[in-house]
Amino acid sequence: MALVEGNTQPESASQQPYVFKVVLLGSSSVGKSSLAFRLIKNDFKDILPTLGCAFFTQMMELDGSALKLEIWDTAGQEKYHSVCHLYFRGANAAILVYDIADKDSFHRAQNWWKELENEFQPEEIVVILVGNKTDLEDSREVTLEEGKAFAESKKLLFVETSAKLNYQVTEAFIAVARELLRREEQNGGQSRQRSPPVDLKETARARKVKCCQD
Ligand SMILES: Nc1nc2c(ncn2[C@@H]2O[C@H](COP(=O)(O)OP(=O)(O)OP(=O)(O)O)[C@@H](O)[C@H]2O)c(=O)[nH]1
Repeated sequence: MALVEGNTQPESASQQPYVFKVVLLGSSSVGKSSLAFRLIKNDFKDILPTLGCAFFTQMMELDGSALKLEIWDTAGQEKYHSVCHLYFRGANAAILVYDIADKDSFHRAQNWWKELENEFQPEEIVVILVGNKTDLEDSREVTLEEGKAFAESKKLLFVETSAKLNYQVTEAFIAVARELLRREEQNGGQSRQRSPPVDLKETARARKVKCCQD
Protein backbone atom coordinates (compact mmCIF):
# COMPACT_ATOMS: atom_id res chain seq x y z
CA MET A 1 0.00 0.00 0.00
CA ALA A 2 1.48 3.35 -1.01
CA LEU A 3 1.12 6.33 1.29
CA VAL A 4 1.12 9.85 -0.10
CA GLU A 5 0.43 12.80 2.16
CA GLY A 6 -1.35 15.81 0.70
CA ASN A 7 0.27 19.08 1.75
CA THR A 8 -2.64 21.45 1.65
CA GLN A 9 -3.04 22.14 5.35
CA PRO A 10 -6.02 24.24 6.40
CA GLU A 11 -4.76 27.56 7.72
CA SER A 12 -7.51 28.73 9.96
CA ALA A 13 -9.09 25.57 11.22
CA SER A 14 -8.94 25.69 14.99
CA GLN A 15 -11.03 22.57 15.58
CA GLN A 16 -10.21 18.95 14.90
CA PRO A 17 -10.92 18.18 11.26
CA TYR A 18 -13.77 16.07 10.05
CA VAL A 19 -12.28 12.80 8.80
CA PHE A 20 -13.92 11.04 5.90
CA LYS A 21 -13.04 7.84 4.10
CA VAL A 22 -13.45 8.17 0.34
CA VAL A 23 -13.03 5.23 -2.06
CA LEU A 24 -12.25 5.48 -5.75
CA LEU A 25 -13.97 2.70 -7.69
CA GLY A 26 -14.16 1.79 -11.37
CA SER A 27 -12.63 -0.48 -13.96
CA SER A 28 -8.97 -0.57 -14.87
CA SER A 29 -7.42 2.45 -16.62
CA VAL A 30 -10.38 4.80 -16.27
CA GLY A 31 -8.11 7.26 -14.43
CA LYS A 32 -8.78 6.73 -10.71
CA SER A 33 -5.13 7.15 -9.70
CA SER A 34 -4.75 10.07 -12.11
CA LEU A 35 -7.67 11.91 -10.50
CA ALA A 36 -6.14 11.43 -7.04
CA PHE A 37 -2.71 12.45 -8.34
CA ARG A 38 -4.16 15.57 -9.95
CA LEU A 39 -5.95 16.54 -6.75
CA ILE A 40 -2.97 15.95 -4.48
CA LYS A 41 0.03 16.85 -6.63
CA ASN A 42 -1.67 18.87 -9.38
CA ASP A 43 0.20 16.77 -11.92
CA PHE A 44 -0.48 14.13 -14.55
CA LYS A 45 1.61 11.11 -15.54
CA ASP A 46 1.31 7.79 -17.27
CA ILE A 47 0.61 5.93 -14.04
CA LEU A 48 1.27 2.23 -13.62
CA PRO A 49 -1.72 0.02 -12.71
CA THR A 50 -2.60 0.16 -9.03
CA LEU A 51 -1.74 -3.07 -7.23
CA GLY A 52 -4.35 -3.86 -4.60
CA CYS A 53 -4.97 -0.44 -3.14
CA ALA A 54 -3.17 2.89 -2.66
CA PHE A 55 -3.91 5.33 0.13
CA PHE A 56 -3.70 9.12 0.10
CA THR A 57 -4.72 11.83 2.51
CA GLN A 58 -5.75 15.33 1.58
CA MET A 59 -6.55 18.17 3.94
CA MET A 60 -9.13 20.71 2.80
CA GLU A 61 -10.82 23.74 4.18
CA LEU A 62 -14.36 24.26 3.06
CA ASP A 63 -16.92 26.79 4.23
CA GLY A 64 -14.85 27.42 7.40
CA SER A 65 -14.53 23.71 8.30
CA ALA A 66 -11.39 21.58 8.15
CA LEU A 67 -11.69 18.21 6.48
CA LYS A 68 -9.31 15.33 6.10
CA LEU A 69 -10.11 13.09 3.17
CA GLU A 70 -8.63 9.61 3.42
CA ILE A 71 -8.69 8.55 -0.21
CA TRP A 72 -8.49 4.83 -0.99
CA ASP A 73 -7.54 4.25 -4.61
CA THR A 74 -8.61 0.72 -5.47
CA ALA A 75 -7.20 -1.36 -8.32
CA GLY A 76 -9.57 -1.73 -11.26
CA GLN A 77 -8.16 -5.01 -12.54
CA GLU A 78 -10.61 -7.86 -12.20
CA LYS A 79 -8.18 -9.99 -10.17
CA TYR A 80 -8.37 -7.41 -7.35
CA HIS A 81 -12.16 -7.16 -7.35
CA SER A 82 -12.76 -9.17 -4.18
CA VAL A 83 -10.01 -7.31 -2.29
CA CYS A 84 -11.45 -3.93 -3.27
CA HIS A 85 -14.71 -5.01 -1.82
CA LEU A 86 -13.07 -5.10 1.60
CA TYR A 87 -11.75 -1.58 1.16
CA PHE A 88 -15.08 0.10 0.70
CA ARG A 89 -16.38 -1.07 4.06
CA GLY A 90 -16.85 1.94 6.34
CA ALA A 91 -16.53 4.41 3.47
CA ASN A 92 -18.27 7.77 3.81
CA ALA A 93 -18.10 8.49 0.10
CA ALA A 94 -17.47 6.67 -3.16
CA ILE A 95 -16.21 8.13 -6.41
CA LEU A 96 -17.42 5.90 -9.24
CA VAL A 97 -15.22 6.54 -12.24
CA TYR A 98 -15.72 5.59 -15.88
CA ASP A 99 -13.95 6.59 -19.08
CA ILE A 100 -16.22 8.57 -21.43
CA ALA A 101 -14.44 6.87 -24.35
CA ASP A 102 -15.19 3.36 -23.07
CA LYS A 103 -18.83 2.26 -22.84
CA ASP A 104 -17.92 -0.91 -21.03
CA SER A 105 -16.37 1.10 -18.19
CA PHE A 106 -19.70 2.95 -17.84
CA HIS A 107 -21.49 -0.38 -17.41
CA ARG A 108 -18.89 -1.46 -14.88
CA ALA A 109 -19.46 1.76 -12.91
CA GLN A 110 -23.16 0.91 -12.86
CA ASN A 111 -22.30 -2.54 -11.48
CA TRP A 112 -20.19 -0.92 -8.75
CA TRP A 113 -23.23 1.19 -7.88
CA LYS A 114 -25.27 -2.01 -7.42
CA GLU A 115 -22.64 -3.37 -5.05
CA LEU A 116 -22.67 -0.15 -3.04
CA GLU A 117 -26.45 -0.23 -2.97
CA ASN A 118 -26.29 -3.71 -1.44
CA GLU A 119 -23.76 -2.68 1.18
CA PHE A 120 -25.00 0.77 2.28
CA GLN A 121 -28.21 2.61 3.10
CA PRO A 122 -28.58 5.66 0.80
CA GLU A 123 -27.98 8.12 3.66
CA GLU A 124 -24.83 6.29 4.76
CA ILE A 125 -22.71 7.11 1.74
CA VAL A 126 -22.21 10.01 -0.67
CA VAL A 127 -21.69 8.78 -4.22
CA ILE A 128 -20.49 10.77 -7.20
CA LEU A 129 -20.39 9.40 -10.74
CA VAL A 130 -17.39 10.75 -12.63
CA GLY A 131 -17.01 10.51 -16.41
CA ASN A 132 -13.26 11.00 -16.88
CA LYS A 133 -11.11 11.72 -19.99
CA THR A 134 -13.24 14.48 -21.55
CA ASP A 135 -10.15 15.41 -23.57
CA LEU A 136 -10.90 12.27 -25.64
CA GLU A 137 -14.04 13.90 -27.06
CA ASP A 138 -13.39 12.49 -30.56
CA SER A 139 -13.62 8.93 -29.24
CA ARG A 140 -16.52 9.56 -26.86
CA GLU A 141 -18.78 6.50 -26.37
CA VAL A 142 -20.85 7.73 -23.40
CA THR A 143 -22.75 10.97 -23.89
CA LEU A 144 -22.97 13.60 -21.19
CA GLU A 145 -26.73 12.99 -21.11
CA GLU A 146 -26.33 9.23 -20.51
CA GLY A 147 -24.03 9.87 -17.55
CA LYS A 148 -26.30 12.53 -16.14
CA ALA A 149 -29.44 10.42 -16.61
CA PHE A 150 -27.97 7.45 -14.73
CA ALA A 151 -26.76 9.70 -11.92
CA GLU A 152 -30.14 11.43 -11.62
CA SER A 153 -32.03 8.13 -11.64
CA LYS A 154 -29.96 6.94 -8.64
CA LYS A 155 -29.69 10.35 -6.93
CA LEU A 156 -25.91 10.49 -7.36
CA LEU A 157 -23.76 13.56 -7.80
CA PHE A 158 -22.31 13.76 -11.31
CA VAL A 159 -19.44 15.46 -13.08
CA GLU A 160 -17.29 14.95 -16.16
CA THR A 161 -13.54 15.49 -15.71
CA SER A 162 -10.20 15.31 -17.41
CA ALA A 163 -7.33 14.43 -15.09
CA LYS A 164 -5.05 15.10 -18.04
CA LEU A 165 -6.23 18.68 -18.64
CA ASN A 166 -7.09 19.37 -15.00
CA TYR A 167 -10.74 19.88 -15.90
CA GLN A 168 -13.18 19.80 -12.96
CA VAL A 169 -11.07 17.42 -10.86
CA THR A 170 -10.94 19.60 -7.75
CA GLU A 171 -14.61 20.43 -8.30
CA ALA A 172 -15.48 16.71 -8.15
CA PHE A 173 -13.77 16.27 -4.77
CA ILE A 174 -15.22 19.54 -3.46
CA ALA A 175 -18.73 18.44 -4.44
CA VAL A 176 -18.22 15.26 -2.42
CA ALA A 177 -16.73 17.16 0.53
CA ARG A 178 -19.55 19.70 0.54
CA GLU A 179 -22.20 16.97 0.57
CA LEU A 180 -20.35 15.08 3.34
CA LEU A 181 -20.23 18.28 5.41
CA ARG A 182 -23.88 19.01 4.78
CA ARG A 183 -24.88 15.53 6.00
CA GLU A 184 -22.46 15.73 8.91
CA GLU A 185 -23.89 19.00 10.12
CA GLN A 186 -27.31 17.42 9.98
CA ASN A 187 -26.26 14.62 12.30
CA GLY A 188 -24.11 16.54 14.77
CA GLY A 189 -20.47 16.19 13.70
CA GLN A 190 -19.76 12.53 14.44
CA SER A 191 -16.87 12.40 11.97
CA ARG A 192 -14.69 14.91 13.77
CA GLN A 193 -11.34 13.38 14.62
CA ARG A 194 -11.75 12.54 18.28
CA SER A 195 -8.22 11.86 19.48
CA PRO A 196 -5.05 13.81 18.64
CA PRO A 197 -2.87 12.16 15.97
CA VAL A 198 -0.69 9.35 17.34
CA ASP A 199 3.01 10.20 17.46
CA LEU A 200 4.43 7.07 15.81
CA LYS A 201 7.99 7.77 16.99
CA GLU A 202 6.80 8.09 20.57
CA THR A 203 4.76 4.91 20.26
CA ALA A 204 7.70 3.00 18.78
CA ARG A 205 10.00 4.29 21.54
CA ALA A 206 7.52 3.30 24.22
CA ARG A 207 7.22 -0.18 22.75
CA LYS A 208 10.99 -0.57 22.55
CA VAL A 209 11.44 0.43 26.18
CA LYS A 210 8.81 -2.09 27.21
CA CYS A 211 10.42 -4.78 25.08
CA CYS A 212 13.86 -4.15 26.54
CA GLN A 213 12.49 -4.36 30.06
CA ASP A 214 11.10 -7.86 29.40
N1 LIG B 1 -6.44 11.13 -22.18
C1 LIG B 1 -6.54 10.93 -20.87
N2 LIG B 1 -5.88 9.90 -20.29
C2 LIG B 1 -6.02 9.73 -18.96
C3 LIG B 1 -6.82 10.59 -18.15
N3 LIG B 1 -6.76 10.13 -16.88
C4 LIG B 1 -5.96 9.06 -16.90
N4 LIG B 1 -5.49 8.82 -18.14
C5 LIG B 1 -4.59 7.76 -18.58
O1 LIG B 1 -5.25 6.52 -18.46
C6 LIG B 1 -4.34 5.50 -18.04
C7 LIG B 1 -4.84 4.84 -16.78
O2 LIG B 1 -4.84 5.83 -15.73
P1 LIG B 1 -4.82 5.43 -14.20
O3 LIG B 1 -4.98 6.67 -13.43
O4 LIG B 1 -3.65 4.53 -13.90
O5 LIG B 1 -6.14 4.55 -14.16
P2 LIG B 1 -6.73 3.67 -12.96
O6 LIG B 1 -8.20 3.74 -13.09
O7 LIG B 1 -6.14 4.09 -11.67
O8 LIG B 1 -6.22 2.22 -13.36
P3 LIG B 1 -6.02 0.91 -12.40
O9 LIG B 1 -4.96 1.26 -11.41
O10 LIG B 1 -5.61 -0.18 -13.35
O11 LIG B 1 -7.32 0.61 -11.77
C8 LIG B 1 -2.96 6.18 -17.88
O12 LIG B 1 -2.21 5.99 -19.06
C9 LIG B 1 -3.33 7.63 -17.69
O13 LIG B 1 -2.29 8.48 -18.12
C10 LIG B 1 -7.49 11.67 -18.79
O14 LIG B 1 -8.21 12.48 -18.17
N5 LIG B 1 -7.33 11.79 -20.16
